Amino acid sequence: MSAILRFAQKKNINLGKATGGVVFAVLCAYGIKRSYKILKQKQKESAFIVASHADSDTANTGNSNSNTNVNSSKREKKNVPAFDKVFLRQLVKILKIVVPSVWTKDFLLLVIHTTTLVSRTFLSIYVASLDSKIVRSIVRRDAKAFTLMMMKWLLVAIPATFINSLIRFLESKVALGFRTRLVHHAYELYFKNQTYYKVSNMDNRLVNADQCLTEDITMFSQQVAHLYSHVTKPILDIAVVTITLTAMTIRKGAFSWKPPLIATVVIYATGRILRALSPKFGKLVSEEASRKGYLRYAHSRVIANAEEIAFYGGHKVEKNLLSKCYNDLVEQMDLIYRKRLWYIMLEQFLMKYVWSASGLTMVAIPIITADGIRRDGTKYTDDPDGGVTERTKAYTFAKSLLINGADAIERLMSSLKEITELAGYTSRVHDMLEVFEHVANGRYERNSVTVNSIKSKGSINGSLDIKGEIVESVDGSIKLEDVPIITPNGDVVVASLSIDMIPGQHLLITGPNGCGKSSLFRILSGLWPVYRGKLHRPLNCSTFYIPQRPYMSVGSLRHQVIYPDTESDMAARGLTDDDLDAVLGVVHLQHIVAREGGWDSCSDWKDVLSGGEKQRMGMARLFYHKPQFALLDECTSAVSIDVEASIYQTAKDMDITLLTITHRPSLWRFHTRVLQFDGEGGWHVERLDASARISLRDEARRLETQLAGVARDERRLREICRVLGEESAMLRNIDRQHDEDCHTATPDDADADD
Ligand SMILES: Nc1ncnc2c1ncn2[C@@H]1O[C@H](COP(=O)(O)OP(=O)(O)OP(=O)(O)O)[C@@H](O)[C@H]1O
Repeated sequence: MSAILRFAQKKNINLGKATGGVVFAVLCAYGIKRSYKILKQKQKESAFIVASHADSDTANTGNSNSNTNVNSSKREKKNVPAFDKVFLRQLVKILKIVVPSVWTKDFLLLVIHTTTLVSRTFLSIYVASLDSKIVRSIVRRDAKAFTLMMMKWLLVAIPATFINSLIRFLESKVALGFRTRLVHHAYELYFKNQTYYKVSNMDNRLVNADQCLTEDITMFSQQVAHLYSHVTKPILDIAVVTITLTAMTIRKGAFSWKPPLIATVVIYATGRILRALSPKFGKLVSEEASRKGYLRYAHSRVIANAEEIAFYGGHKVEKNLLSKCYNDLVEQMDLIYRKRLWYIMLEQFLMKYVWSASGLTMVAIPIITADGIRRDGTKYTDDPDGGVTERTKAYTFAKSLLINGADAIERLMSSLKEITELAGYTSRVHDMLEVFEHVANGRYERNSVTVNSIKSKGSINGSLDIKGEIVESVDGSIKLEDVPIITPNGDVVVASLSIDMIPGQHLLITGPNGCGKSSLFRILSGLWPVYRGKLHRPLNCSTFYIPQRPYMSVGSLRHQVIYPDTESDMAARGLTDDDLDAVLGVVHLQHIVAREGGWDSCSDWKDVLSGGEKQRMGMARLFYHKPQFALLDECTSAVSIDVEASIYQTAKDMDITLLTITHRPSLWRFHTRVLQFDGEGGWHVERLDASARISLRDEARRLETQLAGVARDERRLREICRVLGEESAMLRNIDRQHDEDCHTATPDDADADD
């Protein structure tokens, strides 16, 4: 501060009654307050833009409407992010993650960044004083002084331009550093306890985590780093410039009310006019974001379903849809551009020209009315040029500072708007981290609990708290004791299931679609919680799940077989590529090594391999990992029956206990027990005698064929009777029987039929 005052004192300028400093201080303080008020009113709109922009992208993930509705209604209830205590608390929490201590690289970067910002401010003051001296030398027609000043000017340009560039460089580095820390922290939580699955399946607070993990974190980091320099620098500029001018004014004991009055009136009037005439940009931009999101969704649908659309020849319908989405977006953007045309004109007129005119008036008044007395008592007006040189120099210096200050105010005003946007991103990033933490610790929130369904199956009363237990089993078996199968929505699929899965006893699981077969696997794998009852399982029980549509990872052919192991895991197991060859041999897939160019070849395996090949690759993983229990979810439905049989036999020979969901009778013989769901919440387990079951099934098929033949014969008989005009006693009996059946049907049955 004293350095600044000393710097100011060096300026031997008499502005007479100049009150530039005071004017400037008032201008800054009032301007900021006024603009803050205007912006505060726009906060809701700005934050809404951020929120709705994020929401608009939701469509890309293809999440269900119900999820989106739940979330948007939740947002309505929640406070709209704004520059308030909640925002500051959330910001501090996140800043502790991005700058965990002063002994980090990021903190050092911040220190260097701040030092650079301070240097830039002092350089601006120096450049302003140099500017005024250049003008003075021109007015005095002093060529020597002018040349010297120009040399100084060019010399100062080197550090000034470097510092400007350095500020941008450091801002980007700080943003990147923040983003990296935040991303690592978020990934840590996201991959803890299968949060990546549970956050979208068990919980619906986050509409789409990918948007938060990518876009929101990036925007938050950039905004924080940007605001740090864009708020720090103008504040420093305003402080230094104000102190410089005020020091001069106070030293001269001069003060006038006129300039602050002009400033007050001008800024107040600007605020009122802009507020009255501003279009509702928040709403307009939010609609634009939503249309943008829908266009992206329409594109991603075409990419995801390209093959199906191509087979159907649906390009005309899809093209029309895309064109419609695009045209809707263009229409909205066009509307915004048109509204902006007039608003920006008005804004520029007021803030550039009216404010400049007022600033120039404020600078000019004291100079024009100055009595021109120097510190040593001499008067400028006694100079040979009548004091013109000194007045020009004073004017130039004050004007330069005023321009710097005005720039700073403008930047601060735009920063205040950006702070409201930052509040939106801060809230989203904070919510994301909080939800990740909750979900990783088994705390889920989901709004759409279907109470009817719970009642209809009648065994769960009250809320869906997780009250079940997972206990260690000592005999290596997996056992369910009164465990219900409840979906994340709260639908009770099976009210209570009790079953033992003993090593060596291969269990076949059957039942109609949606009866809870795969859900049982979800509970066994820990994806869905045990809401009630007990799940016994060995501590280090190894289970391996193979789905119907196997997941192909990014990487080489080797990675496909060993997934989710890495190559170092494979080495640690003592396995080589020859062992992998043997594994592929079991699933009759060795040929693809040569076909695809060796174990190291990389491809988009999802597209390169056929449906059956992908399923066989899925089974190859089973023989690589050799788990205790294999959870097989219709994972060989596209594999030929002979290859499938040899795969199952090999798995049994390797002492892998099979828990198989299948509709294929050819697999019955590989299992010893069957768990049969009836689709109404009921189930039973029994010993599986494959040959007896196959003969029962054959009999059922035979009877079906016979009964179909009877119906056909009856139809034919009716036709013949009609042609002959005769009646048949047999048909009369059938019709009578049918009438009696209809009569004896209870009203309840009729309702049920309806
Ligand atoms: N993530 C989820 N959120 C809400 N409900 C779900 C979820 N996953 C499954 N369900 C519901 O749980 C019920 C049982 O589904 P499950 O996948 O276990 O059926 P399934 O018996 O394996 O059927 P299919 O033979 O068709 O594969 C279904 O009604 C389904 O809609």
